[in-house]
Amino acid sequence: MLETQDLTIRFGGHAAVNGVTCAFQPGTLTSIVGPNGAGKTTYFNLISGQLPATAGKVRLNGHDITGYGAPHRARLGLGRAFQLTNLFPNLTTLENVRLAVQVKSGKGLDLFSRASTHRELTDRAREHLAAVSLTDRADTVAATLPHGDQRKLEVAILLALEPDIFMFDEPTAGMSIDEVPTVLAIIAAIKKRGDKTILLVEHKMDVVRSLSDRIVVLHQGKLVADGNPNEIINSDIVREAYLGGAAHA
Ligand SMILES: Nc1ncnc2c1ncn2[C@@H]1O[C@H](COP(=O)(O)OP(=O)(O)OP(=O)(O)O)[C@@H](O)[C@H]1O
Repeated sequence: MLETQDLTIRFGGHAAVNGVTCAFQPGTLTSIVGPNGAGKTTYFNLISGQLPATAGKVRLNGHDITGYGAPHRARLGLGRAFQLTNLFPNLTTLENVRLAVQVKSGKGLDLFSRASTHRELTDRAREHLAAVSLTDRADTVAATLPHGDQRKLEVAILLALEPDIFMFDEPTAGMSIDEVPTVLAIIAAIKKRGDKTILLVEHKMDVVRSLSDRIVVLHQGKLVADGNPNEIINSDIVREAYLGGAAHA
């Protein structure tokens, strides 16, 4: 189980995340919503280790991981989809996913590894590409992919890493309307497995409504509501004060 306790970060005098205590159970999808600047991405950064907490704790399966850097947390099973600019933009789509498969398999980059092992890794990478409908783009250099395809590649890489906790920060942002269902279907499929913890930051309330078991609302860095989707989306205080018109989408 992933937990944050009184998690806080201050930039100068401003608390972007302010005393957030929350636990996320395996087998559940929790959406984190709130207006622009509420602290959602910063909360993600504190959980994944991109930012150091000013105060409070992050715990994973009872262990305090607050002092751990992002790579250490990733090795413990925290998985976050990263923008491709942080990965290997000059490699092809397939090569990027194959590297992730290789990292997960622990086989490293051994030049003398057997050809059959190499083939296995490539086959697995191709399966992940097929899952996100990117088979046709396997040989395209990642940096030259259209934006929507880059987002799908990020998801394929995350799938290849097989984390226990999946963190998606606006996974459909910038996608054309016909691309969105592919990514939503993948998230739904991960959820269906029943053993993964999924955290989703998403502005599209129809997406949030359809996928979430639970919604947490942040406002000015604080957790202001936490409950099942119907309760939260229909609550007046959340609709009017925190989600505005977006709640009607
Ligand atoms: N590195 C930083 N330095 C200073 N202030 C920061 C930094 N990162 C975030 N902030 C501030 O923290 C607050 C929360 O930002 P954050 O990006 O987490 O909000 P958000 O809820 O993800 O917003 P959006 O929905 O627009 O993505 C904002 O006021 C932002 O300006």
